[in-house]
Amino acid sequence: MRLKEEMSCRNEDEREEFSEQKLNHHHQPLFFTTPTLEPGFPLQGKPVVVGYALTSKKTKSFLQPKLKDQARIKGIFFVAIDQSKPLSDQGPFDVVMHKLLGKEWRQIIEDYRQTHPEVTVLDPPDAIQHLRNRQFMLQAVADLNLSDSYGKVGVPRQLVIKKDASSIPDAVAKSGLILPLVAKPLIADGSAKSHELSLAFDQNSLQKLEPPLVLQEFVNHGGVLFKVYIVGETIKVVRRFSLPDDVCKRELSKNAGVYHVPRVSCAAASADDANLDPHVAELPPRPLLEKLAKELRHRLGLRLFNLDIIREHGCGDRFYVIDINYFPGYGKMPGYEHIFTDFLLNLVQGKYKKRSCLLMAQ
Ligand SMILES: Nc1ncnc2c1ncn2[C@@H]1O[C@H](COP(=O)(O)OP(=O)(O)OP(=O)(O)O)[C@@H](O)[C@H]1O
Ligand SMILES: O=P(O)(O)O[C@H]1[C@H](OP(=O)(O)O)[C@@H](OP(=O)(O)O)[C@@H](O)[C@@H](O)[C@@H]1OP(=O)(O)O
Ligand SMILES: [Mg+2]
Ligand SMILES: [Mg+2]
Repeated sequence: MRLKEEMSCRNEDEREEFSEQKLNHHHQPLFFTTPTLEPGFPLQGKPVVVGYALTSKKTKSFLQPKLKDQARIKGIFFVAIDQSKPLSDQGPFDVVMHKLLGKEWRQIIEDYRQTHPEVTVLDPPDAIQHLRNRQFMLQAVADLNLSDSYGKVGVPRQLVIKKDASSIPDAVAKSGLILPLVAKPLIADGSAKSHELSLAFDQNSLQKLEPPLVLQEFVNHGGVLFKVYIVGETIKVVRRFSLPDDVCKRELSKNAGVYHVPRVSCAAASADDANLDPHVAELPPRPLLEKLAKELRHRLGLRLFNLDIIREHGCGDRFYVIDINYFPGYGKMPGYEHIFTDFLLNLVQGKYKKRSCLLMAQ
């Protein structure tokens, strides 16, 4: 594609930035091929072009200046995908990253994957969709049933209620689930509503809940949660504040029934500097997380996600995965600009290597 056409795919800001970056690189035309490798342009002088289709909120939190700066140094260019135009008419891209809702978008991205096998699409829409239903979200962790000398990883016992709130007390009694229960909307589609969780402390309050939902046993964990961010083969763990173990006692003394859970653990404030009980604060063992992440990458078929993990209070090595999020808030992950740009480079370089091996074998 000629430079003029290429530029027409970009919005005003990006066009400016793109030409600026290009000019800084020896005033060469965009997709030229040089025989030597240049430090900023890793693939025989070609830049790595990453198309992205993200909400404006996500674009803002993810595409921070520090990421763009690091990308520029490494010869990576982020280009906004224009949803009003056919995807195949845009690019050419080396990588496409996306997190958008809707059946229509899923179809577009699936068609694009089929017709553009040379492009790395992060990630397959069906695999992302699987995480959008809390009935299935944690299934891979349960199936894995990870247990080794470093600890055990499971999921809280849970029950799915599709409809009819009046049936909940009976269903809970039959299931043997122990109160308090965390009620989570069944569909985790990223809407504000899908993050509205509540705690039910007594049998009576169960019928006040609004199906469809998942009822999960509350696991005491000392008020600390571990966010395990996964970017390809790299994992990074941060500590966050969570619900305190005595939340039930505190709230019960005020009002019996349903307590609406605030989004404590999503706040960027890390629990790293807090004066915490070392047994609670200690990060999960690295080898256990490595194994878990490796398995889940395969089983989920995803490369960009995070896990919310808690350690059962008083049971040193018993861990629970309570939530898995696709393309989470990487902007809050320390050093994400380096991790992400290296990941993108490795992806593309790996693909080129594979291609040249195939050519040489012919
Ligand atoms: N089974 C559980 N036991 C104890 N605490 C829990 C449990 N499930 C959830 N929590 C608490 O509620 C918070 C929100 O739950 P969860 O992570 O499932 O919701 P979410 O809306 O999907 O969150 P996110 O913003 O990470 O997507 C957790 O971070 C944790 O503090
Ligand atoms: O808002 P942030 O960027 O911080 O990211 C949050 C992200 O929101 P966004 O995708 O709209 O950005 C959420 O996605 P949806 O469930 O709403 O789809 C979910 O993944 C949270 O867990 C993320 O927070 P983190 O777990 O990383 O702290
Ligand atoms: Mg969560
Ligand atoms: Mg979530």
